[in-house]
Amino acid sequence: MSDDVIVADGLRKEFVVRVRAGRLRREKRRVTAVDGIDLRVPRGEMLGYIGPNGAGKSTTLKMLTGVLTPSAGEVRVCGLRPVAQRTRLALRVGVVFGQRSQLWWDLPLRESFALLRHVYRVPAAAHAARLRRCRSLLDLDSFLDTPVRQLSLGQRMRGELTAALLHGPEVLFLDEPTIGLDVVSKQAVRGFLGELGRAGDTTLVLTTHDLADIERLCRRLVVVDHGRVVHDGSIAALHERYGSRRVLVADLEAPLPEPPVLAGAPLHRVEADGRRLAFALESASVAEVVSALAALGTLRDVSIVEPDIEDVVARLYRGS
Ligand SMILES: Nc1ncnc2c1ncn2[C@@H]1O[C@H](COP(=O)(O)OP(=O)(O)OP(=O)(O)O)[C@@H](O)[C@H]1O
Repeated sequence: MSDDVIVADGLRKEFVVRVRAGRLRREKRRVTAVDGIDLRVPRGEMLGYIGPNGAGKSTTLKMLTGVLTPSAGEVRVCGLRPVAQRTRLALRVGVVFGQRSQLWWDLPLRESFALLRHVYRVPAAAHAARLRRCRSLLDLDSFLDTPVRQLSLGQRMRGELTAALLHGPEVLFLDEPTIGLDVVSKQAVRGFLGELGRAGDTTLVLTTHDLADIERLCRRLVVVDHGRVVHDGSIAALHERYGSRRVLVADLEAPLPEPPVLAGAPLHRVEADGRRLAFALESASVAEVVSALAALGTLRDVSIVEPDIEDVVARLYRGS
């Protein structure tokens, strides 16, 4: 039996919207939000699901969690049909959607957690152990007794993550978990998710516009645009596909009389009045470039810049 916890075949979602067509007339128009997505996610994988605004990410997550009925296609999560078996599915997945909260607005966080234990019928010992772990990893203690409505966005998000995990879900769906968070909360959330990933028993599907989240957490990246998958693979594979190169930046004591031509490392940028040269590392190695430069002038410093994921993803969005 396959151990894919998420299986989607030909998943589609169309919305019918009414748009103005003249002063009084309104016309029906079909919007295809998800246009035939195939996806298989093995147990324990951390998957980044990204795409530009309106690409269909949230709609996909809503179909995977049983909030929306697909217009066509097949979907199974933990072997269940999300819409038809939504209650059973809720016991096996955790969901954090930026705009919606699982917490009780007027209650202290601690009491929301206690209520959730009853909602999900979690044995007391298991609940206590999970809560203890979240309290320490997400640093909850200083605001555990604060009513949710008084929490900062970052504190609330840490509370939401805990709420989504207290029943021990196999799959966690996160829609923009770090959006709008300050640096400290962002680090806390990323650190926590990284820890979850290393433990290896929770499958994670993460949508985000912050590519640093993906770089830190996800080995696999699915990029969607106009409701279709335009890339499915590692970040390294994406760089490979778009020919991203590492760049060697060399600081020289004095500018060279003319721009050097190095085999396998085209000159990429010239800065600081010619004292700083950047070369794209195509087929040449770092050692080859350094020794070629050392023969031409006096080197003060050399650094290597890794390819930028923002850059390559922007190219991918433009291309698709
Ligand atoms: N309930 C709805 N009714 C009509 N159209 C909708 C509805 N929900 C989404 N859409 C449309 O479907 C498309 C995909 O929307 P979706 O929210 O899934 O995109 P997204 O990738 O999550 O975008 P973002 O990054 O902006 O959150 C958009 O064109 C959107 O306007």
